[in-house]
Amino acid sequence: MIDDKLLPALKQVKYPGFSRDIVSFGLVSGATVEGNRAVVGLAITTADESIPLKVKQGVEQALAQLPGIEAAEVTVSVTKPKTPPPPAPGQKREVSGPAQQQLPGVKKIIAVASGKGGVGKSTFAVNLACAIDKLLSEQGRPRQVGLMDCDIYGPSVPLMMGISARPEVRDNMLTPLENFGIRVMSMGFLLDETTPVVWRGPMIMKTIQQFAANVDWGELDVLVVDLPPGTGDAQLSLVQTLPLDGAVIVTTPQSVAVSVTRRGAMMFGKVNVPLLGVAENMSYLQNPDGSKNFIFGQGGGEIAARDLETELLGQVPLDPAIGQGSDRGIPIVIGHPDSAAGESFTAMAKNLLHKLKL
Ligand SMILES: Nc1ncnc2c1ncn2[C@@H]1O[C@H](COP(=O)(O)OP(=O)(O)OP(=O)(O)O)[C@@H](O)[C@H]1O
Repeated sequence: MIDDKLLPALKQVKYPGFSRDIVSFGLVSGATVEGNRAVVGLAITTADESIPLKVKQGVEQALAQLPGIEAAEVTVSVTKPKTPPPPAPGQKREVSGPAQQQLPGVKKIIAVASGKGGVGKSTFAVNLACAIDKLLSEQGRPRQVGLMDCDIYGPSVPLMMGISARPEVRDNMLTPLENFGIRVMSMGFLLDETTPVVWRGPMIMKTIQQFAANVDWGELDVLVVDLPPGTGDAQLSLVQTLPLDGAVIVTTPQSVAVSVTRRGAMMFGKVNVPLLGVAENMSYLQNPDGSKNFIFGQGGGEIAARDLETELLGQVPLDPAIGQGSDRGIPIVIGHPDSAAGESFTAMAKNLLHKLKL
């Protein structure tokens, strides 16, 4: 229980390195007033020993400002994350926020993000998963690719993958549904069309975290995660709780997209998740004579990649077949693999597999 008198002060205390406060992160286990004394309990799961002290000092300072409170007793219980994920060779992976989910059996996890909605993030995630699956099966490997749609605002993956069933629950775990050899789980399988999605940030975070932790993926080489669009606190918390191996940011050619792309990259920088590259979508229209018509301008992806000191992974043309395929539930990599868009997705998938040493 948190006493109303203490709540505003506690909400001013930010988790070190984050713009989120400790109350919305769920770290305050209790806060009461006894006479002129505040008694606060904090429960923090972290491997970083400096965090509990910083949070405690932040709480003491905030409470000292409160009229009528002359003393504060702040106790912190610290739990270490159960099994910290192994850092990839050469990478630093110190995560100093709430505990990460563990996804046993999953070798590599790639997040697909975008600074804003509607740039084709889900289209990219779906086609990336299909292209990776195709490349791995060409190598004679078993089909072990998963796709997790965390886009709670507009989960479009079920439609794009042609899946409309409800997942089974076995031993309290959701069983992914499968099409084109890809194991898929989406918030869209669980929400029905009438569910209002006007949830608040912390609620979204909790829901997605629970969702992410309760899927029985089995053995996977790669899990592609379609994040909710944007770079706000909900996205940041989610990025922090998944043991990600890398992230791709999808953008469009307009130069205005560069600043939002930068915000996306900063989000991954904060949690030490390596940026694998920028994918530019809707880059151009191919004319019948093979020439390119850059109707949305040119260079956004390249500028963003340079700015972020990462690679422009590829440029996907505007292709009506992408929209039609999405509506019919057949990704372009499956329906028209030889189209310029299909080939672009496949080339990016190959590059990413190489970067992840798979
Ligand atoms: N290269 C393309 N050519 C033509 N249509 C495209 C292309 N990329 C995406 N689209 C279409 O644009 C729309 C938005 O794409 P998508 O849902 O993948 O974007 P998003 O960034 O995931 O959006 P949201 O933020 O709403 O989830 C879809 O109808 C999709 O079919």
